[in-house]
Amino acid sequence: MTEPLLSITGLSAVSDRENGAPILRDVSLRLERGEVRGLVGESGAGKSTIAKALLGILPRTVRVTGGAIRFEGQDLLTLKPKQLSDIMGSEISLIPQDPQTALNPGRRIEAQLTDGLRMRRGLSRQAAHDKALKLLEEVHIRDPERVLKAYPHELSGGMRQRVLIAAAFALEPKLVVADEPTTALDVTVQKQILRLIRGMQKTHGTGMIFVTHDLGVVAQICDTVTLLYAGKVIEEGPTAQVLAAPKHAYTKALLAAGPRYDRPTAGLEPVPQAIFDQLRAEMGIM
Ligand SMILES: Nc1ncnc2c1ncn2[C@@H]1O[C@H](COP(=O)(O)OP(=O)(O)OP(=O)(O)O)[C@@H](O)[C@H]1O
Repeated sequence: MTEPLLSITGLSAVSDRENGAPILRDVSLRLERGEVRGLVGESGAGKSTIAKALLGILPRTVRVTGGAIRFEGQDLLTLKPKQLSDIMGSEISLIPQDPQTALNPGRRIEAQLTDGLRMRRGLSRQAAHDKALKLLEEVHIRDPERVLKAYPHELSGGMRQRVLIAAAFALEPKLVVADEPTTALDVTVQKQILRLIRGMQKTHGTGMIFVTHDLGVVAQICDTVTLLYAGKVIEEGPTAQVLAAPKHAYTKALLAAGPRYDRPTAGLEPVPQAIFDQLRAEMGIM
């Protein structure tokens, strides 16, 4: 088998904040080049911990107790800080959750979009400016010359998120980690942004890990999905297959629960307690 873009094997981690409570339990997943994999689960499932591990920003209070995260064959967990910082932002980038705080409020958009292009890709000022303009056009920003001169506070939330998407793809990374990138936006903007992310991902052929708690979002954007509960993989596979014929009772119950952005008026059927009891029994955590 050829080497996947990303392969997480047997990743386990505990929380030193909570007396060594397990956060990730033997998590494995693969991501091929150009594939979008949804990482889905309720709050506390461990999605953000996996995303942070991929970005090399695990908090000190999270301790990895086993496993590997191979990116193009290199285990990110064993790299030296310098090797890691060469990869981060360059080969692996992030579309963050909150467009309000992710941009530096004191710098114009142009500086924020071109720094990496100039310093890490060696582009001249003019070439970086041209590339930034092209990126803003790609994310459908009107009047990109004006936006390049703007400060973040002069832009709407949706515009800022478009800028951050442009920034995430600017250096042509091989892997983009999207961490609930539409949670902070209202529903109509959410749909446009999801479509945009998918479009950018396809055009650039980028692999993507898409963190969300929303199976409706998974249905719209992900080729494959890994469903987590309490740090354990409960189900995984091609999205169409998992959504049409879920194997696990928990997945079925989640599909029946809502609301989801794509059907906000559907009736709510909370996941029954018996299913959580069954899951926890299977995992040996009562
Ligand atoms: N900084 C930290 N130090 C130690 N433990 C942490 C830290 N952050 C989170 N945890 C623990 O890790 C577990 C998983 O949290 P994580 O944030 O990865 O879940 P999540 O699925 O991303 O949830 P959410 O959707 O709420 O972000 C939780 O039990 C949490 O208490």
